[in-house]
Order: sequence, then C-alpha cells, then structure tokens
Amino acid sequence: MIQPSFPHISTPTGAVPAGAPAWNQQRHSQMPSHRYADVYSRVEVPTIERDWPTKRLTAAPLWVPVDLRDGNQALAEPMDPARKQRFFELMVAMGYKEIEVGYPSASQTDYDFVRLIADTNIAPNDVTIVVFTPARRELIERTVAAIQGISNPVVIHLYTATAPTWRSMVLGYGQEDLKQLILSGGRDVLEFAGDMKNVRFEFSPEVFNLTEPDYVLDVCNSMTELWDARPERPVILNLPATVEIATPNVYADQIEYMHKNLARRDSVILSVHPHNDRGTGIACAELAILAGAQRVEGCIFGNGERTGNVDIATLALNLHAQGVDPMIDFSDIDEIRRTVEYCNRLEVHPRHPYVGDLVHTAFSGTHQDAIKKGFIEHRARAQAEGRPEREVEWKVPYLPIDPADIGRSYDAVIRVNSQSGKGGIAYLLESEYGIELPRRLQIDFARHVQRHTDATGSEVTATGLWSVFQQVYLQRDTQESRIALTSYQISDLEGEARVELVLDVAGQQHTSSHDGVGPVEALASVLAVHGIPVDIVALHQTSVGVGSDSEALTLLEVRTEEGIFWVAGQGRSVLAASMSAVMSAALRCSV
Ligand SMILES: CC(=O)SCCNC(=O)CCNC(=O)[C@H](O)C(C)(C)COP(=O)(O)OP(=O)(O)OC[C@H]1O[C@@H](n2cnc3c(N)ncnc32)[C@H](O)[C@@H]1OP(=O)(O)O
Ligand SMILES: CC(C)C(=O)C(=O)O
Repeated sequence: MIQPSFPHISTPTGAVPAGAPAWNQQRHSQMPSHRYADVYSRVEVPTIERDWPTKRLTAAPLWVPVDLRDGNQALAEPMDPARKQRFFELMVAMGYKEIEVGYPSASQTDYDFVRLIADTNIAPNDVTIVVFTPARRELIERTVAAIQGISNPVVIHLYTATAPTWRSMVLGYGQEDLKQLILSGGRDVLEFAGDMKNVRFEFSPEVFNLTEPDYVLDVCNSMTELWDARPERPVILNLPATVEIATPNVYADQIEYMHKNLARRDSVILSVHPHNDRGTGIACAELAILAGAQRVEGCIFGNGERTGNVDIATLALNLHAQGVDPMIDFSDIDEIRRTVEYCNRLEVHPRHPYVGDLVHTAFSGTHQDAIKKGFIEHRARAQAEGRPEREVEWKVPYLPIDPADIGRSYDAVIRVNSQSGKGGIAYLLESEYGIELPRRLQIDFARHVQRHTDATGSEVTATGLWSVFQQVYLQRDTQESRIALTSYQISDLEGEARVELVLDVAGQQHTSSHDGVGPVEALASVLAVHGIPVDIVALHQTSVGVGSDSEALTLLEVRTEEGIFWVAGQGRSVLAASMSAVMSAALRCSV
C-alpha cells in the first residue's frame, strides 16, 4: 500500500457514485459538501423564453468603475486622498464617463474627495459623478451635502439588501416592511436632491441574485415610479450578484426576466454589478449584457470584496479581442497597472488576463513554434497587402490580441526553459541577435539548450543562449592546436580568383596557392592533404548583431564517419567568418 504523503488529505476511498460507468474510478470524498444547500433551492430562477443564448456582443456597455467605492471598501488600507485622486485621474484619462467616487457618508476621506470634485476642475464636464448611500435618512442627507456645488452630472446611488437571508438576519424586516424602508429612502433622496437638475438616481437591490424575482421586480418598479423615471431622466436599476452563487446562465435568466418585465423599460438603464466568488464574474457580466443589461459596474483588474468585483479591464479587452471598440483606452496597460497597484497597494497576478506579466509569454516548444510561424505569416501578409503590421488582421496562434495594442513589446513573448523547443530558441536568437539558424541547426542547437536547461532547471535568456551557442559551435584555436591558419589572401587574376594560404601544421608553415576555387574549398583541400578531411555538407551565412557593429557568422554542417556535426565561425567579414568556421571544423575533425 502506498503511504500517503499528505497526512491531512485522505484519498477518497468511499463508494463509487451510483450508476458511474466502469471507466470512472472517482470515489465519494469526505468533503462536507452536504452542508451547502442545492443552489436551485436557494435561487429562484424565473421561467422565461430565453433570447440571450443566441445574442451576440456587438457594442460596449456603459462602464462604471467602482474602484473608489466598492474596491476601496475591500482594501486593508483604504486609499488616502492622494491615491484616490490619482486613481480618479487615471480613469478620466482612460475615457470613463461615469465614475463612482465614494461613499461620502461613510468617512471623512470619502466626503472630502467629493468636495474636492466640487471645488476643483479634476472632473471634466462630461464625466458623471456617482455617490453611494444606504437607505438611511441621516446618511442620505450627508451624501447630498457632499455633492452641493458639483456642476457635473451626478448620480445618487441608493442601495438596500433585498434577499431573504439579508432581510431577516441582517435588517430584521419582512418583504413589505423592507419595501417601505426602501421607498422611504427613495423619498428622502427626492426631498434632499429632487430639485437638483444635474442629479439622477440609481437603486441597487443588494444581493439581487438571491432575491425572489417577483419581489425584486415589484420593488424596482416602485422605485422607478417614485422617482418618475422618464426617457430624458432615466433611473438606473443596478442588479448586483453581490455574492456569486450560481452558474452564469442563471444570472442571465434573472437579468432577462427583469429586462422583459420591468415597467418604464425605456426610462430605465439596466445595470449589472457582478462579483467573482465562483470565478465567473466575467461570464456573468457578458451573459447579462446578452440578456439586456446596458451598464456594467466593476473594478479595473477586479479588486473588490472577497474575490473581487468583476474586472472591467478584462471585459473591455474581451470586446477588443473580438473586434468591438471597448470605448476605453488600454494602449498603455502597464502604466494603468502600475497606477492601480500603487492606489490599491495590491499586486496584479502574473497570469491576470491581458495585463499579467506572463500572459503574452510562451515557454512551451509547440506554442513558441506556432507563434514564430504566426509572426512570419503576419509580416508577410502585411507586406503583401502593403499595409502597416498594426493594421492587418491578427491571426497569430496562442496570442488572442497583438501585445502591441496594449503597449507591450514582443520581447517577452517567447522565453526559453526546459519546456521549450527549437522554434522558440531560434526566435530568441534571431530577434535579439539577428542570427538566422537553418532548420537542421535549430534541431541540433535545441538539444544542447535542452541539456543546459535540464542541468540548471531555470530559464535561459537570449544572452544565455548566445553564450551556449558560442561554447558549442565557436571553437577557438588553442595553444595545443596542431593546426592553425596563419594567413590567407585572395587576389584577382584576370577575372579568376587565386587563394593563397599559409597553414601551420605541428609548427611547420605550409604555403599553398589555389586557382579557380573558392576560399572554403581551397582550405578544405589543403587540410585534406595534411590528413584532416573536412567534408562540408552545407554552408549558411548569417550575421550577429545589427547595423555597422554586426559581424558575419558562417554556419557549417560537416559529415564525418561518426555522423553530422555543426560548427560556426565569426568574423568582421564573410571571408573571415568562413575561414574561421572551416578551421573550427578542422579542429573538431582532428581530435
Ligand atoms: C454590498 C456593498 O458593498 S454595501 C456597501 C458596504 N460598504 C460599507 O459598509 C463601507 C462603509 N460603511 C461604513 O462606514 C459604515 O457601515 C456606516 C458609516 C455606513 C454605518 O456605520 P454604523 O452606523 O456604525 O452601522 P453598521 O455598519 O455597524 O451597521 C449597519 C446598520 O445599517 C443597517 N443597514 C445596512 N445596510 C443598509 C441599507 N442599505 N439601508 C438601510 N440600512 C442599512 C444595518 O441593518 C445595521 O443596522 P442596525 O445597526 O440597526 O443593526
Ligand atoms: C450594493 C451594490 C451595488 C454592491 O456593491 C453589491 O451588491 O456588491
């Protein structure tokens, strides 16, 4: 019996589930899953004729970043005024036109930030300012005090939880009492701010996704009636998945039910606010848009309570990746990430969609091979179409978008470790040093690199690859070498080349002259005379480096009785590189 190496984890040994086919060997575990009620007994899914499964995403929704409120309230250290302002200015620069700036009745920092907006011009006129409040009269009054003097459009966002557990356990109300509390909050909003021409209203039935559909519909309709929603002054109904609890299709059904049954639908902006407890916040938001949602609240890179608010950067870039303008500028995503990390004091994961450090990088051989071929095809197509590479359709395998669209270079697209193959290795040498390896040498070199990465266990950079290449292929003469090429010269004898060579063999100088042959052939023949046959199968010329500093690199494939090997020679000229390559081959053949 195999001893368990994880003493606190027990390999499931229980019964095979009833009816499981013979090929399914999974057993019942000891996880206490029975403690969690079946989701469909907790969520009332409305019965509807679904239209969302056949819809397509064709336009960006209205985006509302809530980093300064919902994101901020989830931070161990809420943002100080400088961080709030920096984040706000970033959002404005990116093109967000509606921004939830805080919960002004909750803290002096939030209140003061709203006052900063009132007293300065940090908010351009076309940016709508959203402020958040619970349905408590004194807090609504303070919220309205905070927005006095703001000339921008303002949204007062009122919320109260409506789901059964929250109603009974947290707020201590039944359905009707709670509706009255909400309406009373709605009336307070009207009393304090109803006359403010620049103000619109938003209502969120918190934990919408766990609330009975008919009840939440009734509450929402009562609010739009109370606030007299009209097309010219629409009310925002924001339907949060405050804690994700079911699969995204359930949320989509719930949203479509509201979309199809809300009163004054043309005077309602239907908004969603998914969280990410099940890791499906993005899917919930996307399906909700298919189901009729027009507006999405979330956080840039997905900070927020517990597992976060839905990530509106990923949502926007998902649209971009399918040909839809996200209406937000992500062309310098690393600057956006740096600012968001500074403000939240939280790091973005290296695998985070689009923005993570590793998300455009391939380590594995077959991916690298495909990407390399994809780049070659892309450049060729751009050239054939006579258009800039940034304009032609993107089809590079494994890269959903062109990293350049979001300000990334191609430097990190391919990185080499023990999982890599010839394609990636060749790509790095070529992109970093301009060295073009023929396919058979790629295969040979990959074996050497593999030995190196297996031995070190770590990644190898382009510089590292070049040094492995030099060690393997660029042999140099040593003191012990029995042969050395002392000098060579090529002269033109009435159109015919003459090659003159001086070879040092075991301390003896041998001069020879060769007419009508190339220098490589001449040197090979004189080496053969001295008992060192160098049988060259193929010769390739490339270069190392770019511009005037570049050197020639000659790559030789050589046959011996033991098999094929490769050597290289480097020099200021093609001739120097070639002679050096042949001498490298000779040194290998003479040992
Ligand atoms: C899903 C969301 O993100 S909701 C937003 C959550 N954000 C925050 O809580 C951050 C800011 N909050 C705060 O600073 C504080 O909670 C404050 C200042 C708003 C209120 O503080 P306190 O008055 O000390 O109340 P506390 O937070 O302890 O409790 C909340 C009270 O408000 C009630 N309440 C909670 N939500 C609401 C609501 N939306 N409308 C009306 N009453 C509410 C609760 O039932 C509780 O009442 P009780 O004291 O009679 O039991
Ligand atoms: C009240 C709303 C908007 C909210 O933050 C949530 O439900 O998560």
